[in-house]
This record gives sequence, structure tokens and C-alpha cells, in this order.
Amino acid sequence: MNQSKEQRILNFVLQNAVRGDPHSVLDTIDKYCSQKEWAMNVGDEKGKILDKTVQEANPSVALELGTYCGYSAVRISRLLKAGARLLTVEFNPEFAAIAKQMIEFAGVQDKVKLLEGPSEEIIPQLKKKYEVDTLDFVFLDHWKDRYTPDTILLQECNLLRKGSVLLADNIIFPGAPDFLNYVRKSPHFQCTNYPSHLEYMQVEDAMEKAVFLG
Ligand SMILES: CCNc1ncnc2c1ncn2[C@@H]1O[C@H](/C=C/CNC(=O)c2cc(-c3ccc(F)cc3)cc(O)c2O)[C@@H](O)[C@H]1O
Ligand SMILES: [Mg+2]
Repeated sequence: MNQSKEQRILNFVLQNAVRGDPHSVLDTIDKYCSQKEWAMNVGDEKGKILDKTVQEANPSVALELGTYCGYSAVRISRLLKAGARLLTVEFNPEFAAIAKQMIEFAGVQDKVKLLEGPSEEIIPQLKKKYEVDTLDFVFLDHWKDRYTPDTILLQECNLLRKGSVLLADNIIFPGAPDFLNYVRKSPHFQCTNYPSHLEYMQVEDAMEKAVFLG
């Protein structure tokens, strides 16, 4: 059975990156996906915006929706302070298995908990099953039409507090127009747009930061 693209990305990392070095894992994925096979990792240009937003929020508890191969899980967790943790949600078992190996190779497994399942099922479990009080930071990078329902669900589950930071990828391409509408029109969010480019391409894209005002 021939390998998936995601398996080829993981193998390239296992053979070319430095075990326990998150930066080398990120660089190696970016090298493979810019030179060999495009893949929907957030990439280095938007990754720098993600880095700054995470550092500013300095979260104790962070959530990621859409782990994929684990690129942004490694990117986020490498910046977390001692004792802080990232919960990352992925419902495709093949991608979850790849991401688990990617996270372990990067050496950030102690900071990352990969939750396998659909976000709409996992989010309502975060308080009781995963001992979350509120979320300091949320990275949205899963199906674009799920950004809005999951943002509403996070509020309904009382998982956001005054100052919780949401950061959404792909605001322009593929686009998340209903999410943009929702957060920009809502009195409960203060929004900031970060123009950038689609990972590994010269195509316009952007990220949107939405800070919950309570
Ligand atoms: C059902 C909603 N709940 C979910 N719960 C848990 N995991 C979920 C969920 N949705 C999707 N996922 C997972 O998140 C990932 C999906 C991400 C969707 N991302 C995109 O479609 C995307 C697509 C592009 C893109 C850009 C240009 C193109 F020409 C083609 C594609 C670029 C990006 O940066 C993207 O993020 C997968 O691993 C999927 O299994
Ligand atoms: Mg994306």
C-alpha cells in the first residue's frame, strides 16, 4: 500500500531533523513542503505571527483545533512556559498517529495532549474530563466552516474568560467569511487582522486575532 503524503512528511522529519529539537522539526517540514510536496501546515511566515501571538498571551492552557501533522502543535508548545500545556484536537486517526510521532520526535510530548475526536464532541468534555477551567489561547485551523460553531460552543461551555485570545488561520484563503463576520460584529470580541501569505505560496492569506471581552 503506497504511503500517504503525511507519512512521507513524517519520514522526511525522522530522517533529516534533530530529535528533541522543535526548531529543526519545523524547518524540516517547511523544507519538504516548500520543495517537494505542498501541505496545509501554517508554515513559517504565518508561523511567526502565531509565535508572537502565543508569546503575548503566554498561555497556561492552550487549545488547537485541527492538529493535522502536528506542525503548529510543535510550534506553539515550544514557546510554552514550564507547567503550561497545549490540548490539540484531531479527528482523523491517520493524521493523529502522524502528529503523535511528530510531537514525540520534537520532544514536546510533555507539554502537548493530543485529543483524538471531533471538536464538537471534545470541547464539551474539556472542563470535566480534561480538567480545564478556562482557555488562555485557542488556535483555529480545522475545517473553515467549523470556526464559527466551535467559537460559539466554546462560549456556551464557559471556556473563555476576559482576555482569552483566539487566533484563526486562513481568513482569506481558503477563507472563513462567516467567522470573520461573526467575531467582527460581536460586541464580545476585539479583532485584529494580520495580512500574510498562504503557506509555501505567493498567494494572499491572513490570520485574525479575536480577544474575548467577557
Ligand atoms: C468537524 C470539525 N471538527 C474537527 N475536529 C477535529 N479535527 C478536525 C475537525 N475538522 C477538521 N479536522 C482536522 O483538521 C485538519 C483540517 C484542516 C483544514 N484546513 C484546510 O482546509 C486548509 C486548507 C488550505 C488550502 C489552501 C489552498 C489550497 F489550494 C488548498 C488548501 C490551507 C490551510 O492552511 C488550511 O488549514 C485535518 O487534520 C482534519 O482531520
Ligand atoms: Mg491553515
